[in-house]
Amino acid sequence: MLRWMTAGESHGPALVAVLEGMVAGVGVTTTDIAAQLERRKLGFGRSPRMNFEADELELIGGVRHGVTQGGPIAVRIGNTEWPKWEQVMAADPVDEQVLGGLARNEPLTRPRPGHADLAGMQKYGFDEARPVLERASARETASRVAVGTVARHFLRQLLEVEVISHVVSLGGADAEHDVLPGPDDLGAIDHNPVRAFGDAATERMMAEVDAAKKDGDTLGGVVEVIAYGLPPGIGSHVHWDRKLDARLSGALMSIQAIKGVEIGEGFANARRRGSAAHDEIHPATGEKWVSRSSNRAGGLEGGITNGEPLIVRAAKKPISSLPRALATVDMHTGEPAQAMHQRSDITAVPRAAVVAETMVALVLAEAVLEKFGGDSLPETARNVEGYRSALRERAERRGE
Ligand SMILES: Cc1cc2nc3c(=O)[nH]c(=O)nc-3n(C[C@H](O)[C@H](O)[C@H](O)COP(=O)(O)O)c2cc1C
Ligand SMILES: C=C(O[C@@H]1CC(C(=O)O)=C[C@@H](OP(=O)(O)O)[C@H]1O)C(=O)O
Repeated sequence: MLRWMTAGESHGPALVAVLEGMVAGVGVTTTDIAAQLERRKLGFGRSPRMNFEADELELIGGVRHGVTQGGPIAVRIGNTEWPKWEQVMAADPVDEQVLGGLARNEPLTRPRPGHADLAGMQKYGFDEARPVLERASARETASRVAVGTVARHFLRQLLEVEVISHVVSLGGADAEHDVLPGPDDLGAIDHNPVRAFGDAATERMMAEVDAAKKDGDTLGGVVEVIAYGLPPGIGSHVHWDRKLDARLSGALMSIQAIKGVEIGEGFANARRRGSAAHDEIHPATGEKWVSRSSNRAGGLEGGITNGEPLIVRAAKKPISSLPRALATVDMHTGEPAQAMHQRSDITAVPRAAVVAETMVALVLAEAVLEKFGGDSLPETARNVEGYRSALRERAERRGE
């Protein structure tokens, strides 16, 4: 069983994460993790905070000499902004004197429509939204990306699986391309200002971000994650909570502001006839047994990988901290008010793509370990080879 947990507040001293259940023998270093953390911070339209906050990464357990040891892997990501926030976070929210004396610390009683502020205050009995937004904030995704790097390296070293992502829609500007990006295209996608594949839509997407910024508004969009190299047989059809499509959807939905998930061409297929929706099967040899001329299913049938690239999409709603604030109610007075706003991303869609890759990598690593087991990478690799050679042998025996 692979498990992961995170803790820490957005403006607290640090975030922490623990990944438990990873096999021994996976090569991963702080440099590898830091590189993924940097990717998560890039993207046109990002929050000003991304410019000045550094992720102070410490690998504090589970890895020695650049190799996992089989025990829980623990990371700490220090918030470099903590010294500026220490006083704010220490202040008693009911101490009006302290609150009044701190410019940044006016009581957060005007909940933002779309953020967790109001529902969180109601549920936990808070008089202001500070404790809610601190934990709801997508700052938490930095800790997911840190432990997700281990999952990514595990998949690559065991199966040569590569998990990539790109932005397919931003503020209503859609990428138009017939060819899927491959693993070698990731560098170019990372260097694209909006993490799009190909330049056609990039300028239109950037223009949408500029226009939204000018209007004091924010944008959402759609990201696509593709995993290359998965063998058939990961996940299962036998029970609802073993289905890989269900587990991927849940994991993607757990990302802040993700409100829709699509497996393959799920929504387009719903409008097609069966004859135009499914991926016909043709004879072939090898571990996949067959070939396909299309992959509308996104590599998943019956909650199981079928050997085609795994393709999932996640739809992100626009940021709810609008500079031109929306109508709300002041929870202290009950009077109409404008929602609180200090600073925010205009859009975080490019950054959410990296988080979506991370969640896919973690779920895939968990499902791969369920299929193949093992306590060390070499042991898991032997199990993979046994399975793969059985698939190949059965393909060769056909027709005998
Ligand atoms: C990478 C990333 C960055 C985000 N940045 C912001 C932000 O700057 N301001 C904001 O209001 N929401 C931001 N969000 C979204 C909120 O965290 C999210 O809307 C909020 O926690 C409420 O949860 P829900 O949208 O899932 O219902 C971001 C989300 C992601 C994935
Ligand atoms: C800090 C990060 O994202 C934050 C996510 C976030 C939110 O409400 O989700 C709000 C913003 O924080 P602040 O209100 O301090 O400007 C973002 O910057 C990060 O991704 O590292």
